[in-house]
This record gives sequence, C-alpha cells and structure tokens, in this order.
Amino acid sequence: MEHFQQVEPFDYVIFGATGDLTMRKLLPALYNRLRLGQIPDDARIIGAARTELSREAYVARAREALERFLPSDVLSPGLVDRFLARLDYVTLDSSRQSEQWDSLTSLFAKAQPDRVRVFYFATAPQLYGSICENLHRYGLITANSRVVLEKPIGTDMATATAINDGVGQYFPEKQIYRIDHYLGKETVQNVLALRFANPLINAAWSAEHIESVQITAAETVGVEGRAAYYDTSGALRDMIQNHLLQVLCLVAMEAPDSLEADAVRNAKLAVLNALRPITEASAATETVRAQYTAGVIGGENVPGYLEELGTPSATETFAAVRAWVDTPRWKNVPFYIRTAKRSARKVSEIVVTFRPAATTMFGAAPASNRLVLRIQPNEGVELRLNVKNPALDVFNLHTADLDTSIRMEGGMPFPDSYERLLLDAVRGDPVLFIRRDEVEAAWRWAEPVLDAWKHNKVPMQTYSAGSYGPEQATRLLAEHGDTWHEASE
Ligand SMILES: NC(=O)C1=CN([C@@H]2O[C@H](COP(=O)(O)OP(=O)(O)OC[C@H]3O[C@@H](n4cnc5c(N)ncnc54)[C@H](OP(=O)(O)O)[C@@H]3O)[C@@H](O)[C@H]2O)C=CC1
Ligand SMILES: O=C1O[C@H](COP(=O)(O)O)[C@@H](O)[C@H](O)[C@H]1O
Repeated sequence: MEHFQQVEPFDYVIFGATGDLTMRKLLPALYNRLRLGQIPDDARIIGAARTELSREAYVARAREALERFLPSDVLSPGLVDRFLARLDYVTLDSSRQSEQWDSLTSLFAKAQPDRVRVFYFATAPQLYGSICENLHRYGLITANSRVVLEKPIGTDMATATAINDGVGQYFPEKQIYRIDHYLGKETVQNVLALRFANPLINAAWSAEHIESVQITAAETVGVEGRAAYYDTSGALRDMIQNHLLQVLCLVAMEAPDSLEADAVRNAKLAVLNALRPITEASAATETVRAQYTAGVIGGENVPGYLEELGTPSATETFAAVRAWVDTPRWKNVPFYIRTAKRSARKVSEIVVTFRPAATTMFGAAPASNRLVLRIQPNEGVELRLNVKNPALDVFNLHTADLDTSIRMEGGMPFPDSYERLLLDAVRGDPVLFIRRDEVEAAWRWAEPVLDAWKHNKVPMQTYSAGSYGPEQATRLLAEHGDTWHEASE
C-alpha cells in the first residue's frame, strides 16, 4: 500500500506493558501497522511492567490481546507470529532505581546509538518524572529518543506543571510527545482541510456568518473498568480539558503558515489564550454538570453512576460549557462543548450553524445553513441548504442535506487513531501531539470551572442513562435561541 511508508528501524519501549491501554490499543495498533508494511522487520517492541513474566508469557498475553481486540479478518497466523517475534518483556519497577534496569539496558547494549528509541508511558502520570530520571540514570536517553506521554497530564495546573517539569528535566520539549488521540482521528484532521482548502467555507468562517458552534463527544458506555481513574477525573478533565478543547482550537484557529508542528501549535495556543475565563461567578450560567442515574440503553437496563461505583461521589459524568473565543473572528459566537457517558448514542461531531439569510423575499425566513462534521461514527460532512420545495406550485422553501461520507479506499474502516500517532512518534513528527504551553493554557481555562464546581457554585444535575443529558444543558442554548443538534434533527 503506497500510502503507508515504511519507517526507519526503531525500538519502542512501553512502560505499562501489561495494562489495559497497551493491550486494547497499543499492541493492536502496532500490529496493524506491521500488517500494512509500515514497520520494518528489525523493529523491536519492548514491554516493561512490574509483573514478573517471562518473554513467552508476555507474548502469550499479547497474542490473546490481538485476538480479543482486533477483528478476525485482519489476523493472519503468519503476520501475528511475525509481530510477536518483535516483542520482548522486562520485569521492571520503572519508578525505582534497582538492578532490574540491567535487563532493559542490556537490550540496548549493542544497539546503534542513532537508532530511534520511543519510550511510551502507558502508566500512571505521577510516575513519569521518576521514569525519566531513571532513563537518564541508566544511560538510555539518546539524541534520537522520544518520550510519549499518555493523558492525563495532571489533574490541575499544579500537577500538570510538576509532570511537565519532571519530564522536561531529562527530555527537551522537541523530544516530548503528549498524545491526544482525538488529533489522530481522520475527521478531526479534516477540519483543517475543510477550512483551509475550500475558499467557499473559509470565506464564511467567522462571526459575520457563523451564529454558533457545537462540539459534542457522547458515549453510550459508562465508566467500564476504569471507575477508579474516572471518579478522580470526571467529564471535564477526561474529555473537555484535552480532546474537545483541541477540537475547538482547530475550528477556531487562524490559518497557520504551514503544517509544521510549531506553526499549528502556535495557532492553537492563540485560541486557548483567547478563551474567555470562566469565573466562580460565571460558572453558574456558563456550565452544567451532571451524573447519570439508572436508565435504558439499547433496550437494556443500566445502573446509575453511584450504583456502579458503590460509593457517594461528586464526580460529573456529563459536562457542558458555553465557551467564548475573544478574538475579532469569533466576536459573540458561542462555542457549546458537551461530553457525556451513558448518553443516548455514541457520537462525536462538530456542528456549525450559520446566520440565516436576511431576506424577506420568500415570506418565511429561510432556515440557517448548518455544517455538520461527523468525527465518528459514519465519518462525513453534511451541509443543510435551503432549496425550493418542488412539490408546491407556490415558491416555497424547504431544506435539503448535502451529505458525504468520508471513507477509506474500498470502504475500509478508518484506522484507529493510535496507529497513526504511534508511528508519527517514530517518524519524529510532533504536529499531532500537544506542546507544553497548550496543556497549561488549557488548564488555566479549565481550573476555575473545576474550582467553581468543587465549591458547589454549580449544582450537580442528574440525567437518565440513555438520555441526551440534563434539561439545564438544553437551557444553556435556549438562551440564545439555539438547540442541540439532535433536537433539530
Ligand atoms: N485505558 C485506556 O483506555 C486509556 C488510558 N489512558 C492512560 O494510559 C495510562 C495507562 O492506563 P491503563 O492502561 O488504563 O492503566 P492500567 O492500570 O491498566 O495499567 C497500568 C500499567 O502500568 C504498570 N505499572 C504500574 N506501576 C508501574 C511501575 N512502577 N513500573 C512499571 N510499570 C508500572 C502496570 O503493570 P504492573 O502492575 O505489572 O506494574 C500496568 O501495566 C494512564 O495514564 C491512563 O490515564 C489514556 C487514555 C485511555
Ligand atoms: O480519552 C478518552 O477517550 C475515550 C473516548 O474516546 P473515543 O475515541 O471513543 O471517542 C473515553 O471513553 C475515555 O473516558 C477518555 O479517557
């Protein structure tokens, strides 16, 4: 396949190699890229975790993970064996100094010093600093090394700064890759193509023509096996501070000079810095938080969040925010951001509502044009237009949707976003990773919201599992005469 170029030989060291993320996402993603011919035969993938396992036992776990998390039509015994032959495993408490590090260093003893090394931290963020310290102590960091940091980068500004400082002591910023898997999604990257490669859209991309923007990421799942993490996080930290603000940045940013990493990141940073601060006073009118109660999804009864957790909790599973980007381009345009667990359907989308035509020639006012960028599922673009109602003799309008699916060649599903990002780190392309100042700017905006919630300035609402969220979120838009997309379908 000519669009997947083989990368240079590399060593990928995954800290947290026995964990959920590695098994569910990272190993399947790397397998897929080997299958597509992107991974050279002498690449190595080295897992590290505290659990004592032989290489064979780890390979057996990896095999099970591939079988469990990949569709059977992509698994061929020959390819699986070729992939598993690339794997190694070291038992290592990576946060401590010990002779356990010898097993890792010995794997690198004969490696070419300029061979690409990627250290992927798929473990608790509070360990990142000590893992870096040990990588340095045991002489594993080379000029051609990169470190990939999983989210969350902190739970607030102070913890984010501590993580960034801890890693930054040993790796210069250009070797640090903070992953945000939403940036690896094909249709999120498509925001750039749609905006900047289509003068028709680009010309209308401002407050002069746009009335509001909605960004939604809703899921039908609850917190699954991650309740311990989720309950310390909540919807705002889990999805909005990172993924949805990144999407907002791509929608709102000025055109970067190029697709070079720093050009794009500077443009995103400018948006984050232009976000109107939400204060303890404004949080009550600009934000909504809620927890799901028992309900029905897909015909099945599901328990409420507190029942699932088995303890009282003040963690939100739904968050909606009305954000404002205080730049001339976005003067008075509300950006509604929303995320939910146990929602009525799984959908991630951007909905841009344009101002209606100011004409009286048709009698009734024409409907607003509306552009929907479907991030998932059914990736595509939909544009609502006004056309003449063909059924009537009188000149009357109705709406018609131009709807195009964005598909891979041959109708194949899009690769999981991790696939691209894992290999971008090998190729040394950081454009789809987050720079330190972006993370911190996002916390600067999010933290006062979290503080207001902690101080109970915004009541915790409830919504039934299987619904679209609490009524208060509907009201957030109603004040501007808007409705959430599903209500206008
Ligand atoms: N799971 C997911 O879907 C997502 C996860 N993330 C992030 O990825 C990271 C990992 O998440 P997840 O896989 O779910 O977590 P898990 O708890 O499933 O896995 C944690 C991993 O870290 C290892 N580990 C813990 N302490 C040490 C140590 N001192 N030295 C070496 N290894 C250690 C554990 O193995 P052992 O006990 O054997 O040491 C295990 O392999 C977290 O930062 C999470 O927030 C981000 C997005 C999605
Ligand atoms: O980062 C996270 O994202 C997932 C949702 O990702 P998606 O690609 O399925 O939209 C979310 O379930 C998880 O809680 C969060 O940590």
